[in-house]
Amino acid sequence: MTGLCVQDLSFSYGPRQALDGVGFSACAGDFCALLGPNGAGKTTLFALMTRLFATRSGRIEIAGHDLSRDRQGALAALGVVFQQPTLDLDLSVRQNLAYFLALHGVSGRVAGRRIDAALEKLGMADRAAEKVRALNGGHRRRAEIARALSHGPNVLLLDEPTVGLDAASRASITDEVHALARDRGVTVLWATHLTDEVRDEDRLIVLHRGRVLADTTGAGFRGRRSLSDAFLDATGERP
Ligand SMILES: Nc1ncnc2c1ncn2[C@@H]1O[C@H](COP(=O)(O)OP(=O)(O)OP(=O)(O)O)[C@@H](O)[C@H]1O
Repeated sequence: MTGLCVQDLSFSYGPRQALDGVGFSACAGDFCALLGPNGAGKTTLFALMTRLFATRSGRIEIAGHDLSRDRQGALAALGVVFQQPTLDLDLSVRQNLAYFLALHGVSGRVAGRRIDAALEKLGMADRAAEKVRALNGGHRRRAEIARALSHGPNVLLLDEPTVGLDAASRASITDEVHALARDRGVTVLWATHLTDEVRDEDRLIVLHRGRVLADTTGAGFRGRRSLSDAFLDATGERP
């Protein structure tokens, strides 16, 4: 399978269980929203998928590579945008991407072509030479997404990528990442606690207190209600 498959994943921080038997899968070209309130376990799930933490129970497969058995193959097929920005502010956009690609063993002309293509996809070609420090929050996020795509991953993980952005930047980045899934067949897992980022046609995984409450689509989950009402009803967190 070229997408993502998570099976029966559990994880605890000492006595605190953060994930409890989490399982879902996503195919090539799926835009899959992972919706959960604070503390649902989204970041823990990402830490396991990126091998920041070792999986103690359960299985993760990325583009057909089992993360425990073939870590290199799995991680090579993965692009990640973490919740906290990780660009070097004193390097240019291009230098940030070049440094990242060098870590993936890609340099020279091949790296140059990949950087150009990734920046083009995110509408950032004309900002390549600028220092990241000079960019606004929306453009920094785009640069991070371009960097995460530059090595050609099959699966792209984004952990609350629109936090702190204004409404226009949120909307355009959400649109662009949908286009990456639809037009380029990237499997996207988009973690968020914002119901207005989930579209009716999106795959939707609702995570709450470490468990999958629903695995459906935006439309299937909300029925005739707003997604926000459906989410508050399902999580029981309506005031
Ligand atoms: N380092 C840690 N030590 C102990 N407990 C932790 C640690 N990190 C997370 N937790 C707990 O694990 C649970 C899941 O947290 P996690 O950060 O994965 O959720 P989240 O959905 O990403 O939340 P947020 O949206 O606030 O980032 C929470 O109960 C949290 O308090």
